[in-house]
Amino acid sequence: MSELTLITGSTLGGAEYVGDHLSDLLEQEGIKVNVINEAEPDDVANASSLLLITSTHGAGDYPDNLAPAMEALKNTTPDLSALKYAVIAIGDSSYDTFCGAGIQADELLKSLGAQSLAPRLEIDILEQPLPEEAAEAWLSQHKSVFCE
Ligand SMILES: Cc1cc2nc3c(=O)[nH]c(=O)nc-3n(C[C@H](O)[C@H](O)[C@H](O)COP(=O)(O)O)c2cc1C
Repeated sequence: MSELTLITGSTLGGAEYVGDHLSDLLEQEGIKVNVINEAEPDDVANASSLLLITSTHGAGDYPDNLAPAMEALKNTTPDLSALKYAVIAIGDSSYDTFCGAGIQADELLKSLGAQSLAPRLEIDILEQPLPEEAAEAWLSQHKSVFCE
């Protein structure tokens, strides 16, 4: 795997912090990581492997720095069958739409033909006030798929 594209969707900075943390850990494994905090649709369409880390805002909505790219992908329906991806969703289980953005993103990427590298992680900040710890545990379990 030549380069991993790591896209974050974040309003208050939490998901972005998790992205930076996992990027550091992946780089330590010798994986080149391109962190993008304001994704364009082509950042997804042109990636070969993608780790998408997003919190949820509004009522199950994407954060503002991710919404335009995901809406454009939904509308233009590119063929993403060459893309391998994984999603980390961060949310708050007091909302009915818990982790809605991560769930939507996962379903959208799958519907466009992308291949899932690992099961989606859903982090509940009510139970995990330090989401980077849950993300790190998930990464250590699934790291090998990002090294292939
Ligand atoms: C206005 C607002 C709306 C939110 N809506 C949801 C939601 O619909 N579903 C959910 O799981 N979490 C929701 N959350 C919780 C955030 O996803 C959670 O606080 C997350 O850690 C914020 O991450 P960020 O720092 O990357 O923006 C909401 C938070 C705020 C402030």
